[in-house]
Amino acid sequence: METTRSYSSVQNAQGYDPCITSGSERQSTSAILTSKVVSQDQSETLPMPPVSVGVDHVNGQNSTARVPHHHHHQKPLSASDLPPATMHGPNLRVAYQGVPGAYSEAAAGKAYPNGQTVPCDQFEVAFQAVELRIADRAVLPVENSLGGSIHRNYDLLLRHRLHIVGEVHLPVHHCLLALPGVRKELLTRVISHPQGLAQCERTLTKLGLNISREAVDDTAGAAEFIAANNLHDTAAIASARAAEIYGLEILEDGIQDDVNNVTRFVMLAREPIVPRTDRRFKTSIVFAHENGTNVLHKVLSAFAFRDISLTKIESRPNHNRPMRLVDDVNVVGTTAKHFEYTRVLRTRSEVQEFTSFLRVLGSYPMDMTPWSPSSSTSHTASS
Ligand SMILES: O=C(O)C(=O)C[C@]1(C(=O)O)C=C[C@@H](O)C=C1
Repeated sequence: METTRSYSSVQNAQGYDPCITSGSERQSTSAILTSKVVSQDQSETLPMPPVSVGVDHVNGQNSTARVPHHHHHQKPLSASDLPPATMHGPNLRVAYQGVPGAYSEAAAGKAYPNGQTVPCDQFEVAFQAVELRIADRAVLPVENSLGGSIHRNYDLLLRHRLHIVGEVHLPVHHCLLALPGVRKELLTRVISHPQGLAQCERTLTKLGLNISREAVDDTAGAAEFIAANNLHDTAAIASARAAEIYGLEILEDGIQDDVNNVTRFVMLAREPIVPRTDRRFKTSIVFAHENGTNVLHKVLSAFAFRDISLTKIESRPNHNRPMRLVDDVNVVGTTAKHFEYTRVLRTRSEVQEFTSFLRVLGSYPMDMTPWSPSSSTSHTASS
């Protein structure tokens, strides 16, 4: 995957650099989406198919005269008939939080192998990059097999209007990195992303590294910081790729406490996708409800009555309006496949009746690779 320069603010992001495919390309995506409706209407109501005025002018001809009669009833080629070039392939720009070598970059590469990664210094910026059409997708870590949900990122999902269009599970293999020649005994500090520190805490202690821990924005950023400041007393917890990029040495390999350390990332886009029926889709829903009305029971029943599996339900205290997050699975069975999505839609409208707020974050194909061997059954478990 290619990498473009990092975005550090919205202002920067708006003044994007020329190596990134221009915003006008992205505008055409919106044109594709809107013109789909408009052009269909036009083909039925307008007396004439659209003709390029520029060409007519050059030829000195009247556009009506140039249009062969049989074209009047032909549906004009619209942007929606063209392949959505910006949706796939090498031009897809994928924003992530961090610098090259971050796990989020690896997740972006796993999700979109031919895409072009766009590093952003904050998650907020990654969201805005997609909203402002500087990027086409964003990847966001939402859950770790060891530490559970990353609530801050779910809050971001709620504050923004992007849709979840996919998920990837990334095995996270941490290394302890330091400048070449540095010995462990000389270290006074370990720096990393808070998740990186949390995922290696026990191993660090076992290695005798009872030294100070400091949190930074991302794992690879920690490696970059050590290299940029020539810090001989500091180690970073980051990927082997970060060691390579920033010229650090791997002091310890595989220092995550759990050998099956996996982080779940979601892919975000401006437009939602409609679930297909030939594979398993997951739908993530967030809702809030007033206290004391037995709402949770009713909501869970709405899923249970329709045999919809829940992979996860989580409660978030939000003053007196508890927030719940639900991932349900649209099971593809051998019969009545196409009713599955309708079933989810019906459940949604029923749940809406009991709740004060409901948002469907997205329906997306499930990543069927194991979450972690110890919890691999959670995909199909009903709760
Ligand atoms: O700092 C990084 O490299 C990230 O991509 C972030 C992140 C996270 O937020 O959980 C991603 C995967 C690992 O769990 C550790 C850190």
